[in-house]
Amino acid sequence: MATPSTPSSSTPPNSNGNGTPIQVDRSSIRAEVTGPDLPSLPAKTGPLEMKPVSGGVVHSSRIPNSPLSVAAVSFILGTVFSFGLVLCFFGGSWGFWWSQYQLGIYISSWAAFHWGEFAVTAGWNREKVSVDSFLLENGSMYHLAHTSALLEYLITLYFKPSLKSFPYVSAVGLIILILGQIIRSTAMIHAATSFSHQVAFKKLESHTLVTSGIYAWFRHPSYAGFFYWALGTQLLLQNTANFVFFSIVLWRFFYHRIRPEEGALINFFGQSYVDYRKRVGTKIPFIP
Ligand SMILES: C[S@@+](CC[C@H](N)C(=O)[O-])C[C@H]1O[C@@H](n2cnc3c(N)ncnc32)[C@H](O)[C@@H]1O
Repeated sequence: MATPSTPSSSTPPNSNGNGTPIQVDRSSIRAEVTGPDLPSLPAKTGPLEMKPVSGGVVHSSRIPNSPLSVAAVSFILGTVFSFGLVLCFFGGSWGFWWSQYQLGIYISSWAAFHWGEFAVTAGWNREKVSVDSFLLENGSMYHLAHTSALLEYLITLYFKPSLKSFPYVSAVGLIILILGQIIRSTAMIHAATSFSHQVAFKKLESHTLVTSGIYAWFRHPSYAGFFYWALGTQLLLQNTANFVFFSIVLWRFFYHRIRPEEGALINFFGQSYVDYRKRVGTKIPFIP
């Protein structure tokens, strides 16, 4: 297990460099990267051994953290992804009112997103990979939002199909969704071992400040990417109510998450992060 190093801040802890204290609201964070009081690691089992809870990341999922779970989840996501593709390309000939290309692309995009979270973590951030990396237990609000999106789509399609007859809206949604996915995955790849799905409050040896690449364009590219990916899904489905709902919920979520995260980053990297924060915006509307 990597031992968290002492924060290398050149400014006092919880200061933004101007002397203004930054409040770190730890209660808004579901799981923290912690130090010596972590559960002990499972015994090594050979070359295929996953390194599930190393790097200080707590395994918090209800899904058991084992290679078998990873294989099963990957298989299920692959099946869902394939179903979406079949629905997209052949659903029109099935004759069911619900078998529409937008639904197919939405289902495939959802499965690809979750599989991609694991794949990128496994490829570029191996010390933190676990079954949690699929991000399937992303909070009840996340599942509620996708359920609500599906319901709006299906109910509207059934009762008022004319409201789903704007293919250019879906095309714009698909482009935004793809760009959002690219931004998110690129951020995770570029940040590599500095990335963690949970906000870190103790600095690991492998955690360095990333300000280049996509981080030179977006201060929080993985959040911006997810924000636009999610809104893209709602444009794809031509969901008016859920486009508004997703915008509000996601904006609130990231607004409240970024503040304590940046407080911790200032503790870790001091003036360097303060300067970076002044230089680069989030590109999420109304989050400066
Ligand atoms: C879920 S990741 C999100 C990263 C970043 N907020 C983004 O949207 O790309 C959260 C972790 O990334 C780390 N982090 C955020 N920005 C960083 C940066 N510019 N350099 C290094 N680590 C960063 C935080 O310390 C936190 O532990």
